[in-house]
Amino acid sequence: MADECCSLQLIDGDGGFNKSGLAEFVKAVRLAECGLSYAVVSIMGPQSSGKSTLLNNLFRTNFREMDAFKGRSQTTKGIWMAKCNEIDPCTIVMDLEGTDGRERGEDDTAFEKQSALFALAVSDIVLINMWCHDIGREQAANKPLLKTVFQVMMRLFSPRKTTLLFVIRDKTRTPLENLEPVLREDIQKIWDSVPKPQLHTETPLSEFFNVDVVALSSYEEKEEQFKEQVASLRQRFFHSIAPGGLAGDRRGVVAASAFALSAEEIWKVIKENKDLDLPAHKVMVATVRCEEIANEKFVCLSADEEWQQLAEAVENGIVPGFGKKLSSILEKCLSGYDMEVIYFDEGVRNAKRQQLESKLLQLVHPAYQSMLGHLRSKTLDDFKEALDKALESGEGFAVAACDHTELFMSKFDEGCEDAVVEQAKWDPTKIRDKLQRDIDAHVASVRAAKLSELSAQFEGQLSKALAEPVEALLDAASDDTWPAIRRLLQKETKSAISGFASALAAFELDQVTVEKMLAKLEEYAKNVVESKSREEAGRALIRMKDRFSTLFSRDSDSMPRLWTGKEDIRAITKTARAASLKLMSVMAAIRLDDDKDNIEKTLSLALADNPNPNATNRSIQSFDPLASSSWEEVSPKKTLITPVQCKSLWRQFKAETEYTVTQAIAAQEANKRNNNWLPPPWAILAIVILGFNEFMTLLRNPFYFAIIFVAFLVGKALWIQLDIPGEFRNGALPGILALSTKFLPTVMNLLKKLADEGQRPAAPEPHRNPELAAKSFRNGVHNSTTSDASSNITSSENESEQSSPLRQYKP
Ligand SMILES: Nc1nc2c(ncn2[C@@H]2O[C@H](COP(=O)(O)OP(=O)(O)OP(=O)(O)O)[C@@H](O)[C@H]2O)c(=O)[nH]1
Repeated sequence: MADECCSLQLIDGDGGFNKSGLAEFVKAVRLAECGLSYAVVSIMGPQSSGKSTLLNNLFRTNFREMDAFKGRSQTTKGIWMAKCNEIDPCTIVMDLEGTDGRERGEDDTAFEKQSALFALAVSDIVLINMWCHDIGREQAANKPLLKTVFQVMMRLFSPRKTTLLFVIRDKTRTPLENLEPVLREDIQKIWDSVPKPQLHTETPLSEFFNVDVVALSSYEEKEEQFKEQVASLRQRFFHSIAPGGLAGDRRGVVAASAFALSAEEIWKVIKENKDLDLPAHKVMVATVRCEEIANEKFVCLSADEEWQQLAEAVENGIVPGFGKKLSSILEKCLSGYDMEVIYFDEGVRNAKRQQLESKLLQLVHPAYQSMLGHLRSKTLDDFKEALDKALESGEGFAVAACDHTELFMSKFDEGCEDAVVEQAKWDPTKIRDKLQRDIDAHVASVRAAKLSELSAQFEGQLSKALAEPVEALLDAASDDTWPAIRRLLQKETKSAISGFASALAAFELDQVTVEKMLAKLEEYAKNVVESKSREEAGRALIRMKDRFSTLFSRDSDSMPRLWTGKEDIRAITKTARAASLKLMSVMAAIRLDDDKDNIEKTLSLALADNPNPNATNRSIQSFDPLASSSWEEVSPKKTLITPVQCKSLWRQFKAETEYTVTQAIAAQEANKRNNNWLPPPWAILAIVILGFNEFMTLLRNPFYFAIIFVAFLVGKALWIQLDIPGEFRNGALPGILALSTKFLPTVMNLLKKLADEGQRPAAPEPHRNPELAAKSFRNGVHNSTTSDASSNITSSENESEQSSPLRQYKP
């Protein structure tokens, strides 16, 4: 074969099928593009009967012909194939190995049978090449062949209406009109002699075949005529598949794209000697081809650039018009499939289309899911942002949440509409439900946060409104303390609850929840008071001592007391202790319910200074009302200081205030002592009587009097300057020593002052003025020149103040 591309040995002499050669051939002649517009022609006949010569002349092919000078021998082995040149439609021709060749002998009958069957199964037109002189002959070379053809046709095939074109070679002078009836008679005889299945006993030959006859002159002897006749015959192959054409009646044509597969499968079945059911074969071919095409289309779409870009884009975010884009990509792929499979069995191609469609949808489904995922998360984010803004702008929570939920769910639905893929019936309900759940959860969490914010705000307001006033009220503990606290609690709670209730209205909560929250706030207010009371009870000892100190050390005008000796320290102490006891009784329990209790009575009975002298010795008391850890009629929850703690607290209080009282008594004694410097009255009387003469002398002599007066002044000045009473306060010896060291500098200083003052106009000396000295004392200025007893009291008070660390008491 000169042209490898356009002709090939399809089946070799041993029955091997040239699959790759056929694939290349199909590609080279672009057979697959022909759809159903192609025809297949085969030639059968005795060996060396000029078949190849005829085909080459008829179709301008280049099948190998026998060299006429070498004698008759087998040239064509197996089956050869070539494309007919310049014939429309595309026509493929097959040259079969001759049937009665000497080389193969009887054993080759099987191959002859198989190749005949193959030619009949594949071809639309079968040329039966025969010698003219064989017509009407009993032992004609092609009789067995025809018999075989008819047998296998009957047994294996459904009618295909193959055209059997008998080509009579080396025609004689006998006209064809006379030969043809004889030939048809021969054919009919063979047809009749073939055993038929029940179904086809009455079926005429014409049902299976179109029989046509043509006669050609001898190629060797009348070449010119031969060529003319062949040229005329060639014309019949143009438009052979059109109605009325040579193969116009053909049935069950396989699409050109499946020709290779079909031929291979038919040959396989024939070789295996299995039943060759053409309709089933057609379905099989259609199945295989449709599947191949579907796979090709699937691979094609997987690698499609547009699809890959879309898939990549949807990975990163929302793609507007996703549904339309994806639908068009899928549509392109499916319509490509439809175009290619149009000539295959409808049932098969539809089934394979469905498979392809579902495979494609499976491929693109993750992209759709991803699209909906982005849509869901974006909608949720947008919803959160919009809700926050709406709440910031003061919109009511419930209304804002409801409106925004509706708005964003409908936005999501719009997005889903945009993502709808025409070919798929994907349901976005699951993702929609998830979005709804997410939105609901967000609304719930924002609601909880806002409510807790609101609660915290009102709780903060309540704490502020209650804590400090309660502290102040407890600090000024009196009979009205707890009623005042109750009034305060009621007022503040009422105002907070009304504010809270109106704020809660925006949340449209159910009545039960609202009531619960209001009750919680009310409870909180109570807790604030209770915890503040507990805190204050922890400082009861300090408060008691403060109160004691205030009442004890200051008079009714809040002025510091001067323990001059006239004060009734016992009465003052008693009053101060009673006030402290009162404070303790107020702080002993929480009294928010207006329940009466006898704490104060019990405490005053047990702890107050008993005026009855018979009861002063408490150690012999038979019953101690404070020997208990709870108060009567007061629940432990409301107890701030238990009776036992009260007792211990009182003991500590008394111990810590004892010193102040002692100091006050000592100060009073010292003051009394200091103010009592005059000699006894009898001594004064003796001085007056005995010193009368001296006194008179002095009065009579003013000079003496002046000297005495100056001496008095100097003495008084030295007395004050040297602070003689002060120096002797610590004993006589330290006083003498101190005075001895101070005496000379003081005298010098005094003289200097006198000299200075002698040069200046006279001015009053503030420190000599007792009123001014007292004033400077009250202002806390310690003046060393004053030496009265009040300094002792002040210092004792200071000591009491400095002992504050001892006052920390925790019951
Ligand atoms: N008498 C006669 N001989 C012919 C005719 N055509 C071809 N031949 C000769 O027959 C011989 C065989 O020709 P091929 O064309 O090779 O025959 P074939 O049938 O293809 O042979 P195989 O392929 O071997 O079966 C050649 O020598 C041809 O010259 C014809 O019309 N009449």
